[in-house]
Amino acid sequence: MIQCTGIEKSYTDKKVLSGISFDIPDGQIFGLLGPSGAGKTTLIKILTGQLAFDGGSAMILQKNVRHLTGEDKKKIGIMMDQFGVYERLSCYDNLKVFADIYGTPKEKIMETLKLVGLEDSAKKPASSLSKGMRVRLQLARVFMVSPEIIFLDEPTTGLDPMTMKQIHRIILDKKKHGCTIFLTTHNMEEAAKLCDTVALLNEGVIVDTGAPEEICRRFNHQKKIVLHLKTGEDRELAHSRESAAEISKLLEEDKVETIHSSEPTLETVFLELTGRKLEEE
Ligand SMILES: Nc1ncnc2c1ncn2[C@@H]1O[C@H](COP(=O)(O)OP(=O)(O)OP(=O)(O)O)[C@@H](O)[C@H]1O
Repeated sequence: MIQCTGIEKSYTDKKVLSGISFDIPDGQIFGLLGPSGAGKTTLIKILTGQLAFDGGSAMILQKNVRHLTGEDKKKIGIMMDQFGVYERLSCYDNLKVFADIYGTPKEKIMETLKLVGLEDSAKKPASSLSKGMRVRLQLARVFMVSPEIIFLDEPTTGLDPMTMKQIHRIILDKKKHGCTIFLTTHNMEEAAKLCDTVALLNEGVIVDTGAPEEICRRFNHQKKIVLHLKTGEDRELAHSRESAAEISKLLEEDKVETIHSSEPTLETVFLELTGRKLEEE
């Protein structure tokens, strides 16, 4: 369980996080969504005991994050941009460095490379890896210690859809094995697909939280139905008795190609709540 209550953080005189509270039950994937500068990385640093904060409390592994020991930290995997890879070392040797630090058995190195699909690249220097392979190597490093909780700071930003899918598969596999996963992203489709719960963070404040589909349902004020007709025309109708009659008529006349309800996405909810887009062009 990760639990935080009323977290406050400022850098010098700039307030970055304000009254952050949530509970993440064990075994869930939790997504923190917010645009650049919202405070996502700062919150990860606080929850993993890397950064002091000004107010509130945070618990992880049933312990106050201010009192995490080295042993506790072995149960927490962290993937962040600034934890780079050793460019000149091979993939295998990159992981060996961590195996040596954490006392992980050597057999686990190939096992982990296999898990992330890098077994054929074990001898390649990290400098020769593609962006997607590099992310997988960073993930492999996180898995070297069999963490109970994994923090992933924007694990798929800038990746192509194929590689993104591979990363999603790995994340879901870890969930299946009981890990609790905390991820940050700008990508609402990714969040909707992976996360049990999301929190929408804007300028250091959580503006909404819940299951992605529940949030979208809650913001479905307009309740629209979209018909794509065989003529190529799209017709948008309100949820109403009159629309039911019109839909029924169009169906009887065999004029309908597809029919679906038009619900808001996390992106449109975020825009409605904050006036900002999650992913700024
Ligand atoms: N060490 C620091 N000193 C001063 N200000 C900082 C420091 N680190 C971050 N900030 C500021 O705090 C705010 C939140 O930064 P943070 O990195 O947590 O945002 P983020 O949501 O992770 O953004 P991104 O998606 O771009 O990584 C930003 O305005 C940033 O400029």
